[in-house]
Amino acid sequence: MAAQLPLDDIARLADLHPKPGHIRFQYGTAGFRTLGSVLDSVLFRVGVLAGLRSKKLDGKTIGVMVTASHNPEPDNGVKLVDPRGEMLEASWEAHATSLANAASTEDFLQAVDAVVKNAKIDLSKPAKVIYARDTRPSGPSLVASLEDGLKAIGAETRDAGVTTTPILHYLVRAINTKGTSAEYGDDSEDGYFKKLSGAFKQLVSGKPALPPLVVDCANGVGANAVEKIVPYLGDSLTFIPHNTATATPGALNNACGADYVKTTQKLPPSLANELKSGERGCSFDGDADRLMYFYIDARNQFRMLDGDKIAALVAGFIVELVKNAGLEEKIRVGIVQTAYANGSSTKYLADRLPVRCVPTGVKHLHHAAEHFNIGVYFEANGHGTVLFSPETQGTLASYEPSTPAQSTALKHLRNLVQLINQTVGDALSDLLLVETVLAHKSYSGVEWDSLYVDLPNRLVKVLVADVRAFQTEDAERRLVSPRGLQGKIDALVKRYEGGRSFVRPSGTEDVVRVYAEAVMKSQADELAFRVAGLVYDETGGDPATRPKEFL
Ligand SMILES: CC(=O)N[C@H]1[C@@H](OP(=O)(O)O)O[C@H](CO)[C@@H](O)[C@@H]1O
Ligand SMILES: [Mg+2]
Repeated sequence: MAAQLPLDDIARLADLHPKPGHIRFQYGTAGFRTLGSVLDSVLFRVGVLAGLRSKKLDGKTIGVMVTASHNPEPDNGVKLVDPRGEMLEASWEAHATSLANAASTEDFLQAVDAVVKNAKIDLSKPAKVIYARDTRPSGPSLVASLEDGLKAIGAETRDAGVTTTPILHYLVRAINTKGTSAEYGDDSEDGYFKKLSGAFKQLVSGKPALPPLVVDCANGVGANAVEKIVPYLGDSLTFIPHNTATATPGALNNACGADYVKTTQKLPPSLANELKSGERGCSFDGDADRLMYFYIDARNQFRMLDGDKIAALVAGFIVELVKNAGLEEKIRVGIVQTAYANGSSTKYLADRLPVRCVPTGVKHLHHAAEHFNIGVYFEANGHGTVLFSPETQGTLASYEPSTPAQSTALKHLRNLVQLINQTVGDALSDLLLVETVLAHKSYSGVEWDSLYVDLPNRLVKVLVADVRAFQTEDAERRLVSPRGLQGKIDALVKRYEGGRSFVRPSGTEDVVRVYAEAVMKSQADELAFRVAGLVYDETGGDPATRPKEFL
């Protein structure tokens, strides 16, 4: 007889985690994310779902990360990690949403049954799940709810404790590749730190040490990872960690971290006296999967080096190594960006390499990058990584160089494969990657920054009655609905030198986002506020509450 769902166990435990009445949950770009205080039922149900996902995949280990990344401290969230360490397959997002929204325990049991039937899950298969959380105060109780869900579905579990999102992704891949030819590394934090630091030390060996690096840890879990990797790095790199107060109430992501830097285009106030002219620093976000760099220029001005600048730096270095190794005929390097990439970065990169633009959200970038032999992807906000296709990894492993120069370049490429966390964007791994390139090129922030000059830009949020009325095409660069609006935006954009603007519904907030750039800052701001005003007025915004800055 086919195995059955343990309905009694599920029902008994589900009763302990009732869904709050009026809330509708949505598994979006970043999983479930909202106030931590309303997520109890969601965590329980995600536990059950993670068990089902593992059964569906023959007992491969699934990851569950409890985090709300760069959001304010009272928020929390949860997302699933598939066996190769990548985001949950898109078709299962609907299953997650349906389980989360079942009103009663009975409805929930029915929803579970529907997933089992729909996804043709063999319940006799084992379920294995590894989970972790960031440092948020709501984490422990939400993990307890998750554990109840995992118990209800009878999953075998492993608690990875408090760690970064990218370390959890690493662990998932390491567990699922253990003992195979594709073994990703030892399935422990120690294995992760050894893998990254070992590759880094080889990459920078013989290069003059760079000045110490200021790291803003956003008062989040990245502080732990930075502290732990220090002994592994030895004297190959020195950190000056800041914003490491993971236990101070209200400190997480507060006036610090990668999102603060990107959205305000400012230095976190806590670093005001830490960086002198010419010095560089960087910021992680709250779960350490985003990275922003910056430096203070000769006129004492703050200069930001965002995800686009990281992509340009890293791609240039990799292309050079591929060429020096004599592999340019075999290995094609490509770039993936979103519409938010600065126009100057797109131009700079497209003059040198194939560039693809995809909709916002890491899963889109990741999948597109898989189509290149080496795919470099970064969102402007600093989330990204580099993917080496399995064939390319094979080529690098078996290639026989014919000169000492080729041999050196090949060795560097092999070490990059180890250094880079290919499962997902990883602030720590990306930091070591950037530092590697800076060391090889003897660049400070100034030379790196001068690869191209960013176009001034502005991002504005617009509150509209119905976000769903906004639909886009061409990788979100053009609106198809509301009808007629795109034509009006086009007419506005034409009036600005170097003007570009697009409007899209956010996937993580109930707002519409307007992006604009132009050759002058004042013009970029003006264009953004004109387009925002247009969006507001054309979609029936109340004149009484129209934001003053909209033009
Ligand atoms: C303009 C912007 O930064 N958008 C962010 C934000 O998405 P929205 O769909 O724009 O809300 O959150 C996503 C998840 O973290 C991230 O992938 C994306 O880049
Ligand atoms: Mg994050």
